[in-house]
Amino acid sequence: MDFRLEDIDDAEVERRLSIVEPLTDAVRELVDAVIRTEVDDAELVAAREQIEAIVARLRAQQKDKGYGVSFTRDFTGMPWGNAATGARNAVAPPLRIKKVDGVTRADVVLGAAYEGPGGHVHGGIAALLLDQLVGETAAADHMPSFTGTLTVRYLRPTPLGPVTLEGRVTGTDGRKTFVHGELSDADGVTVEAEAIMIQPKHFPARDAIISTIAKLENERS
Ligand SMILES: CCCCC/C=C\C/C=C\C/C=C\C/C=C\CCCC(=O)SCCNC(=O)CCNC(=O)[C@H](O)C(C)(C)COP(=O)(O)OP(=O)(O)OC[C@H]1O[C@@H](n2cnc3c(N)ncnc32)[C@H](O)[C@@H]1OP(=O)(O)O
Repeated sequence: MDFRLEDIDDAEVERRLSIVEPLTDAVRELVDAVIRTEVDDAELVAAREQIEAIVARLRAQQKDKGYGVSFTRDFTGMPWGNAATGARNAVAPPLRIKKVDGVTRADVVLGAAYEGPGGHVHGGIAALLLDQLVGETAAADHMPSFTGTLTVRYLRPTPLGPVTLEGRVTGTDGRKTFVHGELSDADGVTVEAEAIMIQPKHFPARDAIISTIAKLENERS
């Protein structure tokens, strides 16, 4: 896993987001429209041709692999390909997690693209969102924790629509952080998760992160 710093400020991050987020939103709309459209077959074929033309346009310049995660000089992360939160990833609902007093929280609307049992959220999507939530709950001091074990208990089906996620740290033991996460609809908790998050023993980027933070703090003092 690489650790990359881009020498840009938060204003430049906002500028880039102002371009890509509406594009990603439009693709999300496209996904939802394809699922729910009732136009005739000729219209579906015509739409496909237009979409293929757009794909060819975007393929004119591409990264080799995934988007990766880079950081600004202020340590703002840019995980824009992330499957749960990525600003460039139309697969992501997207989840926008806020941390207040150690508790992480997110509100998100899960539409037709996240369906499992008819009219309800796919269990894998619930697990994806909870995995991201527990990851961000455990994250501290710019050091990543990986999900070692995620235990998910589905209490009742979650209807498609608005949901809330909430996570909190319940304990630590050396490199391990224990996290409890919940996904709720308006009537209460539908899915709960217990996670064992682990700061990996072998993390080649660790020294690079520590020395970069020290250097930045030095420059500012
Ligand atoms: C790249 C640059 C990044 C810079 C990041 C900077 C800032 C980041 C800030 C914020 C990040 C925000 C959000 C996070 C984003 C996304 C969240 C998504 C979360 C995920 O989606 S992440 C992907 C899925 N995840 C994996 O892909 C893990 C694959 N796996 C491994 O990478 C290793 O397997 C690892 C690291 C898990 C352990 O490796 P290790 O070598 O460090 O472990 P070791 O053997 O030393 O064990 C130490 C103690 O943990 C116990 N232990 C070991 N394994 C365990 C397990 N699986 N479950 C429960 N306990 C376990 C042992 O029993 C021992 O316990 P004890 O000490 O009590 O004996």
